[in-house]
This record gives sequence, structure tokens and C-alpha cells, in this order.
Amino acid sequence: MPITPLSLPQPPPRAPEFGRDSLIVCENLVRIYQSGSIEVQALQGLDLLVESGEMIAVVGASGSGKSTLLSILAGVDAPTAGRARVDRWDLLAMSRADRVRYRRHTVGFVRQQTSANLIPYLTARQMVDLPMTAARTPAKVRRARAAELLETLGVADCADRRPGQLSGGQQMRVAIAVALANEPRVLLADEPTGELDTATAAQVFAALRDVNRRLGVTVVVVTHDPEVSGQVERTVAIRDGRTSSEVLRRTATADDGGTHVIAEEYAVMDRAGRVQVPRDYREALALTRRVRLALEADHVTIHPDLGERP
Ligand SMILES: Nc1ncnc2c1ncn2[C@@H]1O[C@H](COP(=O)(O)OP(=O)(O)OP(=O)(O)O)[C@@H](O)[C@H]1O
Repeated sequence: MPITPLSLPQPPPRAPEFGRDSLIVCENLVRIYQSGSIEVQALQGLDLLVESGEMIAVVGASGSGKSTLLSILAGVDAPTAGRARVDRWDLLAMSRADRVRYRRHTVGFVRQQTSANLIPYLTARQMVDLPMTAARTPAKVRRARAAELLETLGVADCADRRPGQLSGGQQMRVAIAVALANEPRVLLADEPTGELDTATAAQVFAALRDVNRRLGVTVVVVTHDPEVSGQVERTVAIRDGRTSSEVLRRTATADDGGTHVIAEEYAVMDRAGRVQVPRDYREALALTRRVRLALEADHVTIHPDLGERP
């Protein structure tokens, strides 16, 4: 009997390159650390796209690979395998000189420990000046830009103070100003509010959002704080070294004119089509080793395997 072919929507003639127009592209990214005879797979095939001008939060349990991802994007650490591109830089194929140029001009990095970002014997103004001096920026431009950045971050009055004379929140704002000194396209911040109290954390986060909006810098911020991740349009969750889900938030206007935020959670599908079904879904329907997939007109269903088990 002839088999009637299933009528499927036709794919585009040739799939465009993954993330061709994105500013940050990670594809199947792997980072393996070797400590003695033990191998730790910190990233296990992570896919991530970030568009120019976006601000995203990266969340995940301790040890899930967030800091590893940020260090790779910052050009501080190198991936073991996969693909990582930021702007025009291929992070797996950079020479040492490229890496210096990349870290100086393309990305600004704010590290997890506030103190690791600052130099104890320099004033805030001198610290913002330092990366510009390394980039051979003329003195007049440096002076103007340092003043402008400290003003933007709300710490203009701290310009002549050293880190020891600043509060934790002020230190973090100065660290952000330093990271922005050479006008990078991307700002990476690893737990920037981790050591701060709630009110100060909110101010620092507001400063990051301001930088994103006013300067157009793309911001990737790693956080444990649900308050923080609730304030960005996209939150990417990492589990076991892979992106597992994304929450997109948008503001909707109700009939009475009031606005409210709608948050929708999406599972992430990798390029091979693999999707992780959340544990509570699996448990609710006893989905185990084998499931039945069915293609409907505009969605795909997953059914438990009710057949005979071998
Ligand atoms: N230099 C290293 N050598 C060996 N293992 C490492 C190294 N750096 C990270 N790891 C391991 O890689 C995994 C991911 O670590 P990573 O710091 O990226 O996680 P994280 O999500 O940032 O955690 P946290 O929220 O606690 O900072 C962990 O198992 C960690 O122990």
C-alpha cells in the first residue's frame, strides 16, 4: 500500500548561520577543567545568543557554569571546544595580541569580588583613567570621559577617593565605570550585587540598566538574585553547563489602561533539536525513557509511552 507522505511545513531553502546577526554567539561551547586526575566539565555544549543592545540575566545553581561562561566571554579563560564569537572576534582562534585588544576594547568585565576590580592606592578617577591610558587615549579625552562616566554612575563626588574610602555600592559603581572606560560594546558583570544589601543592590542594578539604555552597551549579568533577574527582559537559566530555559518578560497594557509584566518561560532547543523536559512535567506524566511525539498543525505534543515495554 502506498504511504501518503506527511505534509510538513517546508523549511527555508538554506538555514542561515546560527546567530549570524547576534553580537554574542556561543554554540555547543565546552570547557573542561583538569584538576589532577579529575576532569570537570564546567560547560557541556552551551548555546547562547545575545543581540546587540540587549540586557540579559544569567541564573543557575552554584557550580552550573555561570562564571566559566562569563570568563570565556571576557577573554580571560579559553573554551575547550565549540564556537564562541563576540562582535568580530572568534574566541577560540585569538592570538595573544588579539586577546589583549579584545579585552581592552570590546568587553568590560566586572568581577564577582568587588575588591578584585579595584586598585587600593588609586583614586576612582585614576582607576577609570588607567584603561584609557593603556589604550593611548589623549589626556583631554580621558579627563572628560572619566568625569562623564563617574557622573553617569552617580559617583562623581567620589572621584578623588580611594577604594577604602568608598562604600560597597560606590565601589561597585566605580568598578562599572572602569569597565566602561574604553567604550566596550559588551559589559559583563559577575554577581555585581552579591555582596550588597538589598537597597544598595537595587541602586547598582538600576545603574547597570541605565548604562544599557543610555549608552547602548549590551549587558550580560550573572546573578543569584531573583529581584535582579525579574527586572530584565530576558533571563537565561543554566543547568549542568547548558542553557536549559529562558524567561521572556514584556509589558502588556490592560483594557483599563494599566500595565503589567507578563513573564513566559521557554525551554531551550539546541541545534540538534534536543529539548529538556522539566522534571516536574516528567514526573507528573511518568515520562521516562521513551515518549511519543506527534506533529500538529502548529505545535508538537509529547505523550507517555503506554505500549508494551521490551
Ligand atoms: N579553575 C577551575 N579548576 C577546576 N574546576 C573548576 C575551575 N573553575 C570552575 N570549576 C568547576 O566548574 C564548575 C562550574 O563552575 P562555575 O564557577 O562556572 O559555576 P558558577 O555557576 O559560576 O557557580 P557559583 O554560582 O558558585 O559562582 C564547578 O564544578 C567548578 O567547581
